[in-house]
Amino acid sequence: MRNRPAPRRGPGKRVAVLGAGSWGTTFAKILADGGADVVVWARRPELAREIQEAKRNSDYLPGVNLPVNLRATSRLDLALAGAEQVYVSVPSQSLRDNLKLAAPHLHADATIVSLMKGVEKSTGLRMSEVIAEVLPIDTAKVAVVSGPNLALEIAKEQPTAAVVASDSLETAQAVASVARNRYFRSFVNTDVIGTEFGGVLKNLIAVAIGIVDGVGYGENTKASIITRGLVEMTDFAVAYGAQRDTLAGLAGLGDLIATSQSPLSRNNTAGRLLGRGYRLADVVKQMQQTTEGLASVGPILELAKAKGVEMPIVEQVRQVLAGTMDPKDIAPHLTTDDEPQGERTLDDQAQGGSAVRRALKRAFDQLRDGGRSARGDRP
Ligand SMILES: NC(=O)C1=CN([C@@H]2O[C@H](COP(=O)(O)OP(=O)(O)OC[C@H]3O[C@@H](n4cnc5c(N)ncnc54)[C@H](O)[C@@H]3O)[C@@H](O)[C@H]2O)C=CC1
Ligand SMILES: O=C(CO)COP(=O)(O)O
Repeated sequence: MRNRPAPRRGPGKRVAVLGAGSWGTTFAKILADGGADVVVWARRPELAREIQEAKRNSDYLPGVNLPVNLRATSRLDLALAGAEQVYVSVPSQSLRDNLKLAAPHLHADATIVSLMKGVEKSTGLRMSEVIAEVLPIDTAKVAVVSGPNLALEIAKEQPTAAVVASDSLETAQAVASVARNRYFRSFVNTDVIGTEFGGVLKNLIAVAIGIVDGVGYGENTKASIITRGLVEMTDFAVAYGAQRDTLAGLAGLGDLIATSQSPLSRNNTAGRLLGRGYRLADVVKQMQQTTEGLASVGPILELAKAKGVEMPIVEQVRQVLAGTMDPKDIAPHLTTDDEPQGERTLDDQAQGGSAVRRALKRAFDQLRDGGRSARGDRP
């Protein structure tokens, strides 16, 4: 489908992006290219200066020219002054502290949008839950964005889609209409839990894929882990109240495919290094960017245990990270069940019809619709 120019919508909405790493800067570009009046907050003054003056972020997005209308500052108060929407893209483990710093400067009616894909290690909370815990905010004013969104590809303006979820459809639509331009399309839904957990869980499966890649296994092993991994992701997310369809959409399967296959993925890269025999401490030293999956494994397995959800692939990732499993042994559960088991697929799990069939029908409907409306990632 050909891209359309962004619709004209008058003077741009004033928005802020907190965090000027690869995703924060890329998202700021998405918003600015869509016509919003964007100020990005960088913790380091030299990075803020580079974005503001040279329109570059050479550490995180080498070779990318940023829009001339994108502004940057290292002053949180200036970034947040008058911002109606605040997009947050800091490492998940730093969200709570950063929110406390931001709170006094937030506009009373501001919508807070999480772009992050981790859980808080000490509490197991999703990012939208941390936001609701720290700020005096109605959850109807909180949204999350997720999907197959490798930052550098989008910064190079390769056509991409994402999902914006909020308890309030109106809020999701308001965010989606700003986070949209000629190369980036946002769909909406109201399944915050599924959308958020999709992003967190695919990181763990991407680490597993990286490990088997590093060991030297081929496509069959990787496809087996992607497919079984999606079942684990779905079982987990549904146990916590997600809609099954969400995991078959952009925020689940879509992101899993992108992250599992791309050398741009930090989670996949970390896994590959582990598979080649590096120890976790060395991998962490080598990873210069945020690798959320490494911190999420523990809390996700705790949460899985609390609901009685089995996650054999994620459990094996934990063991490889802990150094108690040889990476080349990571896939035995694919072959060593004593009793043959039926393969439960997403189709089998879906109630009242096929999730995949419904997802395909939606995709065709949207193609027919020509992208006129920002409709849901699921009905
Ligand atoms: N890079 C990507 O392709 C995508 C990343 N995400 C998510 O976005 C979130 C941010 O990731 P990236 O931008 O990729 O990470 P990054 O490592 O590229 O950048 C993180 C930024 O946060 C800053 N930072 C580090 N500690 C901080 C603290 N305590 N307080 C404030 N800032 C701090 C760093 O200096 C850096 O500018 C993660 O949750 C990630 O899962 C989501 C979609 C795509
Ligand atoms: O979330 C991402 C793509 O959707 C980025 O993945 P990584 O954090 O593994 O780089």
